[in-house]
Amino acid sequence: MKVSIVIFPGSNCDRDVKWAFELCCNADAEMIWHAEKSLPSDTDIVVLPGGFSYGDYLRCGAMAAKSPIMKSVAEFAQRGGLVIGICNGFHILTEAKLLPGALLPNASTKFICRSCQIKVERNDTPFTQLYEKNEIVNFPIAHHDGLFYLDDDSLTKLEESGCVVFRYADNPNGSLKAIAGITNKEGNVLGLMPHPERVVHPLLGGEGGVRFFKGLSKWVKEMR
Ligand SMILES: NC(=O)CC[C@H](N)C(=O)O
Repeated sequence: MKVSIVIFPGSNCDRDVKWAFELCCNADAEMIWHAEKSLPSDTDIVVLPGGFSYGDYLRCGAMAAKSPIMKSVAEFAQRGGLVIGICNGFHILTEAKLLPGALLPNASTKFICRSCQIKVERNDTPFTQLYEKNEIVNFPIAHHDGLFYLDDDSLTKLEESGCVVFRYADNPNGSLKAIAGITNKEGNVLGLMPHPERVVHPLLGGEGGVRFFKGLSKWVKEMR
């Protein structure tokens, strides 16, 4: 399985994601600089990792969304390729309009960095197939701008079309409907604020994220 991990100026979870994919599913994970114009042709999954792209200036992810590589990422997504945006990657996906909504400053206006209970609302996705439906997993969060926001009508449509995949058990940031992760309508683009790559080994304090990566590997194998 080939994973292309895009590095933007200010990304800081890129190596964690690479390590998680290598550890959990022996994937071939390649770093791609944001200024590149194309993705490796054998890419199975694109990851936009967490961090502080462009120092979070303007809005989190706003400048990264205009990077040269993002045109190829959008085309890859249009062809049905799997795209995952974690935390700052989720910001970038909303700014690039590959996912609906926006992520506003946390209700507390504080940066929150801690473990968090997350409910897996759907397990019929490429990202969650090894979890039980409604299972509670512990994924850490580490963000300042994590309040998921969408206007009322679009939020109703998002819920009705089953695009909410992860929900906070305790809603630490005031997200509407406690939404922690969503997909696009087609189900191949995922954005989530929690960090599964930070819980893939007991030394990291948990292994709740292992099935996220293993599930993706299984999905890709079965699709070939
Ligand atoms: N861990 C992250 O990706 C953080 C995202 C962003 N810099 C924020 O603070 O909200």
